[in-house]
Amino acid sequence: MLITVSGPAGSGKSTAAAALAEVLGYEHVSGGDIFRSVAAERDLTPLELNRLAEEDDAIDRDLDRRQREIARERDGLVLESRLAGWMAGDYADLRLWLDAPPAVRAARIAEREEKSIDLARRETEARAESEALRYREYYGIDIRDRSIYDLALNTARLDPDGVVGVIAAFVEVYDPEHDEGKAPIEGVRYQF
Ligand SMILES: Nc1ncnc2c1ncn2[C@@H]1O[C@H](COP(=O)(O)OP(=O)(O)O)[C@@H](O)[C@H]1O
Ligand SMILES: Nc1ccn([C@@H]2O[C@H](COP(=O)(O)OP(=O)(O)O)[C@@H](O)[C@H]2O)c(=O)n1
Repeated sequence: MLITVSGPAGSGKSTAAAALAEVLGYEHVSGGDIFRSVAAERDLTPLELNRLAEEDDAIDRDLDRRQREIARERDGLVLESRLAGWMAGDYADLRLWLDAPPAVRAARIAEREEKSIDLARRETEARAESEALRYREYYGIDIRDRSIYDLALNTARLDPDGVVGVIAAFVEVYDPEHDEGKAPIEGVRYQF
């Protein structure tokens, strides 16, 4: 199976995707890891690559093309990134969305990146706004549209073990024989 895990920064995607892959014996491919390897290939820090992406659409398109290729070619995989669900599209068996209130996400990022909560919140909001505009312009994706997801979870309500417990249970009870169909993904331009 191919399972995608998406959500905003600080929602707990990486944590949950890594643990889910471990439970299922699947591989875990992280958009954040791809992003950091592209940065390293170009001799940039991830922050520098992020800034560059606002001016150079080739960066987003390269990242997203890689994700779509991985989704097309591979199986037994948890693919995790902001756009994993959109990029995998119908190649994904299950598409999951993790979220948490902005204040919770900011506090987590502040802790993870050793910065103030206020700075983390401002940076995360600015990045999210910039990303939302880019995804709409490049691909016609409305990142606020949650209709494509099979399960959405507020990770603020559970600890990491609780989150993985819920999503692993969902994957385990999923039975293709009783599947009445995926939510359609329409109007996306996969142009890289
Ligand atoms: N359910 C949770 N409850 C509390 N803290 C969490 C939870 N999930 C993740 N975290 C912590 O929050 C931070 C952000 O999680 P991470 O998985 O890096 O998010 P993302 O990949 O979505 O940016 C990490 O420091 C992680 O340890
Ligand atoms: N065009 C892009 C740019 C970034 N991304 C994702 O944005 C995230 C940036 O990495 P990150 O480790 O900072 O993740 P977050 O904490 O911002 O979620 C990754 O999940 C990337 O895959 C994407 O999916 N498509």
